[in-house]
Amino acid sequence: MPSTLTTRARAKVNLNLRVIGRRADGYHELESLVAFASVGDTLTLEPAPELSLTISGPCGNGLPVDGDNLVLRAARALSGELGALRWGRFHLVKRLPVASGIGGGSADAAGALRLLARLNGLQPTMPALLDVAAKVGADVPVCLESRARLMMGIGECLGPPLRLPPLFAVLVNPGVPVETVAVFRKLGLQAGQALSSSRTLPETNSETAQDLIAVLSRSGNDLEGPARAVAPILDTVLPTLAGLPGCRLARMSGSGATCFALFDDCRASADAAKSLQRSHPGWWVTPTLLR
Ligand SMILES: C[C@](O)(CO)[C@H](O)COP(=O)(O)OP(=O)(O)OC[C@H]1O[C@@H](n2ccc(N)nc2=O)[C@H](O)[C@@H]1O
Ligand SMILES: Nc1ncnc2c1ncn2[C@@H]1O[C@H](COP(=O)(O)OP(=O)(O)OP(=O)(O)O)[C@@H](O)[C@H]1O
Repeated sequence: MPSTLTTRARAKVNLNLRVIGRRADGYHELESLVAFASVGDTLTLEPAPELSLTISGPCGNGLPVDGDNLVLRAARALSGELGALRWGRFHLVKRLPVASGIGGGSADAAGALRLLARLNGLQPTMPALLDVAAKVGADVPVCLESRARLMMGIGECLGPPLRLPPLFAVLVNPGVPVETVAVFRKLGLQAGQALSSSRTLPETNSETAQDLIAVLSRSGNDLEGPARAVAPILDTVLPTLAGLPGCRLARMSGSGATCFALFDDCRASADAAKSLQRSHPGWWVTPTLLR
C-alpha cells in the first residue's frame, strides 16, 4: 500500500516590504525580509493514477477544488515543465485565511511542488522547481523552502536562508479578503516607474529578537497605505495591535489585511492573543512563532 506524503504550508510574513518600482510588464519590484510562521495549512498526497484535490478545515469554504486551485495549478505547471509525473490525491486542510497577505495559496502551491518532487524522486533543489514556482505566483518561490530570507525582484530573486532570532508574534486578520492586485493598483505607479534605487534592506544579522525588532522598526511596509484605502478596517486593526500590552511592533504583512504584532516572549504574545479573541471575536487571531 503506497503511503501518504504530508507537508506543512506555513504562513509567509513580510517583516518589511519596500516597493522599488514598477516594471514595464506591470509587475512591481520589491525588497522584503520574509519569515515563516509555525501556523499553516496541511497538505497530503496519496499516490493514485489521477490528479485530484479535496479540501477541509476552518478556512476552506468556497475555495475552488478544480484547476483554479493553486495546488492543482502548481501540479499541472510542473508536469508542463517536466512531462509525465506520478500523480495522486491531494487533500488540503485550510487553516490560513484566503486572500490575506500571508501567502496561504502560495504556500499550498509550493507544498504541492514539494510533495510531487518527493513522490517522483526529484531533487527538492532542482532549478526546474524554482522556475515552475515563479510561474505559478510571485510568492511561491520563497515558499518552496519556507525559510527566512530576503526576497527581491518580483519575488523570484531569493537571498540565502537566514537564521533569524525567533519572534513571538500574534497574527490577526479582520475577516476582510483583500485582492493583491487591487492594492498594487492603488499604489498608482506607472509601468516603468522607479521609486527608489537605493537598497534599504534591514540588517539581518541581528543576534537577538530585540535587535531585530529595532532594525525592523526603521523600515515599514510600503503597501500599508494603499491597503488601508482598499480595506479601511486596517485603520482599526493596526492601532489595536500597537496598543496591546508589551507590543513592540505592529505591521501589515504583504498586501494585507493580515497584520502581525511582535512581543518579547511567549507569555506576552499568548496573553495578547487571548485578549484580542475576547475583544474581537470575529477576527482570526493566532499566536505563533516567526522564524
Ligand atoms: C505582496 C506580496 O504578498 C509580497 O510577498 C507578493 O508580492 C504577492 O504575491 P502573489 O500573491 O503570489 O502575487 P501573484 O499571484 O503572482 O500576482 C497577483 C497580482 O499582483 C500583482 N503583483 C504581484 C507581485 C509583484 N511583485 N508585483 C505585482 O504587481 C500583479 O498585478 C499580479 O497580477
Ligand atoms: N489553495 C489556495 N489557498 C488560498 N487561495 C487560493 C488557493 N487556490 C486558489 N486560491 C485563490 O488565490 C487567491 C489568493 O489567495 P492567497 O490566500 O494566496 O492570497 P494572499 O494571502 O493575499 O497571498 P499573498 O500574500 O501571496 O499575496 C484567492 O483569490 C483564492 O481564491
